[in-house]
Amino acid sequence: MSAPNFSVTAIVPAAGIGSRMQADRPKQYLTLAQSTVIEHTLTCLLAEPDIEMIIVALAAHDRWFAQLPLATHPRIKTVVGAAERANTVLNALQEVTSEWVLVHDAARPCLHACDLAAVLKAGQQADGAILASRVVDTMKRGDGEGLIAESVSREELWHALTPQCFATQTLLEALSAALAAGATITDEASAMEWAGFKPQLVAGRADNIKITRPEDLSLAQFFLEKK
Ligand SMILES: Nc1ccn([C@@H]2O[C@H](COP(=O)(O)OP(=O)(O)OP(=O)(O)O)[C@@H](O)[C@H]2O)c(=O)n1
Ligand SMILES: C[C@](O)(CO)[C@H](O)COP(=O)(O)O
Repeated sequence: MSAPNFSVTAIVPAAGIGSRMQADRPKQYLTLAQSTVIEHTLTCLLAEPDIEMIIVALAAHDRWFAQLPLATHPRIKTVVGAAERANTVLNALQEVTSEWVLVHDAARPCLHACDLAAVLKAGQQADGAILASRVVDTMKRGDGEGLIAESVSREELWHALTPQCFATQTLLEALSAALAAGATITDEASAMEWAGFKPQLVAGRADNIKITRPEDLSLAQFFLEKK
């Protein structure tokens, strides 16, 4: 008997303004490798057959997404996001009907299919899973005045990436409760941890960068040309 094919919905947070990018439009709509950042991201998710639907969460007055050819794709729908990423994800979660959900930043266009498949497989269990990459640099904590306060052990220190994959209802309940309690939630795993779960770390490629600052664009261009 073949393994059950659990249904999965992807949520793509794309409601940010990209202030750190200092561009003339939100960074997810900047041109990258003959397309836009978000189209690279969506194309990777659409190529995964286990993802039955993609919910793209947009800013209320987004005027760019509707101009994209992918905007009318039958496996893509949109919802309105919110001022904070966690609330954007919560808005999208209300529309998810599948048992499992995978959240992937629009601003991470360099995701490889093998990493997507790995986190999808690992995430379909109680505590879920996230893609992550081990820290390889020596880590310092600043004192807030530009001086080193301390070195931080990089033993078992990881960069949390996306996609992050969880049971839909579990994530919805954890995220709602964490936000209501005023917890600082910067990724979905933070909410699951707040609720007492221990998501699995899935070692992923370090080139799955989040496009954040201007210099990230040329790096992403290089990575996509090598993909
Ligand atoms: N209120 C928000 C904030 C962010 N995001 C999305 O979450 C991802 C990661 O967030 P980040 O890199 O911080 O994007 P921005 O918030 O746009 O960037 P900045 O902080 O520089 O303004 C991006 O795809 C962004 O569009 C979102 O959907 N809703
Ligand atoms: C979700 C995330 O990409 C994991 O590293 C990151 O937390 C997003 O943070 P941001 O400040 O919203 O970019």
